[in-house]
Amino acid sequence: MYVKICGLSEPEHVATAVEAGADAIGFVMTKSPRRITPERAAELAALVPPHVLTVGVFRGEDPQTVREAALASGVRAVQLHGKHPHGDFTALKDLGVRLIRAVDAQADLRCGAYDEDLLIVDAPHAGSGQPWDWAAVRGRPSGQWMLAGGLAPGNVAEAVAAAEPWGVDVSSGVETAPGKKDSDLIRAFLKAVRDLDA
Ligand SMILES: O=C(O)c1ccccc1NCC(=O)[C@H](O)[C@H](O)COP(=O)(O)O
Repeated sequence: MYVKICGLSEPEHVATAVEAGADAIGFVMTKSPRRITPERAAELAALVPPHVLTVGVFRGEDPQTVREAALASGVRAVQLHGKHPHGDFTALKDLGVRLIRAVDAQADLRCGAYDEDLLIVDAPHAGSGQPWDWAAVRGRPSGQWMLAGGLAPGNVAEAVAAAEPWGVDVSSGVETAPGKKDSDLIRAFLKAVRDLDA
């Protein structure tokens, strides 16, 4: 199962996520307790080997702002939350940056509906750490989509059984306080998912 660890801001946690087998790592570059600058994201992205996808997370910024931050940080994908004009990110995709769209369960959940490379179905308030009715989306997106919102080492098995996603995305569930990642929790989350894979 594909695993993304989101909201990293310290080299120690980037190294832990990579060593523990994360497939993707997210850097939040929008209003958030996890916000980092594109320059900081570039420093952290430089620690990530090529087989791990680096993702810049944005909410509501205009395409030009997202493009500048993506290019300055060197992330290989952008994850867009909120209202971004549909179709205006073609220029970024043309530069080889992959497009991830994050929506809630009320949205159109058909994979490809947003011209995205990857769909994330998240809680209504992204990054809040609040579990939601994961089972409500079971069977709705088809293809490669990720489940997010309130996942943690202790409930990811339940969430996967409920929603049957292709991948999972976590941030708050591997923190001890908003924005404070914990290496033991990152390892525990990845172990819980890899145990499901086995
Ligand atoms: O992390 C944030 O504060 C944030 C702010 C604005 C847009 C997105 C944000 N985070 C996205 C993510 O970290 C993940 O995609 C996901 O929402 C994590 O959810 P959770 O594990 O419940 O924190």
